[in-house]
Amino acid sequence: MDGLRGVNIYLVGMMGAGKTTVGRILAKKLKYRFFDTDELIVRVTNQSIAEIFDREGEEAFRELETKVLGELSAYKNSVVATGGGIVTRSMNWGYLHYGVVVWLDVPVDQLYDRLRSDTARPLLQEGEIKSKLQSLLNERERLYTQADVRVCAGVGERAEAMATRAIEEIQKVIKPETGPDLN
Ligand SMILES: Nc1ncnc2c1ncn2[C@@H]1O[C@H](COP(=O)(O)OP(=O)(O)OP(=O)(O)O)[C@@H](O)[C@H]1O
Ligand SMILES: O=C(O)C1=C[C@@H](O)[C@@H](O)[C@H](O)C1
Ligand SMILES: [Mg+2]
Repeated sequence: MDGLRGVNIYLVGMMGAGKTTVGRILAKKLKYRFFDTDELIVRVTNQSIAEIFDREGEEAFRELETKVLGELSAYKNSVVATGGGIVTRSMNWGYLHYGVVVWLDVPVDQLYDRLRSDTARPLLQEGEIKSKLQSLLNERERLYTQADVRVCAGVGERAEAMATRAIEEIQKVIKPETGPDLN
C-alpha cells in the first residue's frame, strides 16, 4: 500500500451510513487494521455512548472523540470508522486530513429504514427520527463535502459493494505514480 504512504482511511457520514459495517469490509479487502472511534470510546470508558451522553453530556463525548482520533493518527495502514458527528469539530479535520477522508453519502430515507428502531444512538432518541436525521444532515452536509472522496449509496446497495466502490474512488484521488496496488 505504498501509494497511500501508509496513511489511514477515515470514513465519515451520517449515523447509519454504514461507516462501521463498510469500514470492516474495506479493512479486510485492503489488509488494513480496522478501528472504530465509537467502539474505542466505549472500550476506554467502559460505558455505552448513551450512558456517556446521559451522564456527562455531548461535549464530554466530543472531547473523547477528539482524543481517540488524535491517538489513531499515530497509526498507519488503518481504516477508521468515525462517529457521525466527528466532522463538527474543526480541530478534528486536522487529524482527518492526515489521511484520506471518505464520505459515505446515504439518503435520509435509507438511513431511516436502518435506524427506525434504533435505541443506541442518543441523538435519535428525542423527536421524530426521520426529521431529526434530516436536520442533522442539513447542519452537517457542508462539512461532509470536505471529504476527499464521496461514495453515494445506490438504492439497496450492499455494504460489500460500497466498500468496493470506495476503493475505486480512493484510487482516483491518489496520484498515479504513487497509487496503491489495490488489485
Ligand atoms: N449498505 C447497507 N445496506 C443495508 N444495511 C446496511 C448497509 N450498511 C449498513 N447497514 C446497516 O445499517 C445499520 C447501521 O450501520 P452502521 O452501524 O455501520 O452505521 P454507522 O455509519 O457506523 O453509524 P454510526 O455513525 O451511528 O456509528 C446496521 O444495522 C447495518 O447492518
Ligand atoms: O451523528 C452523531 O452525532 C453520532 C453518531 C454516532 O456514531 C455516535 O458517535 C453518537 O451516537 C453520535
Ligand atoms: Mg459506526
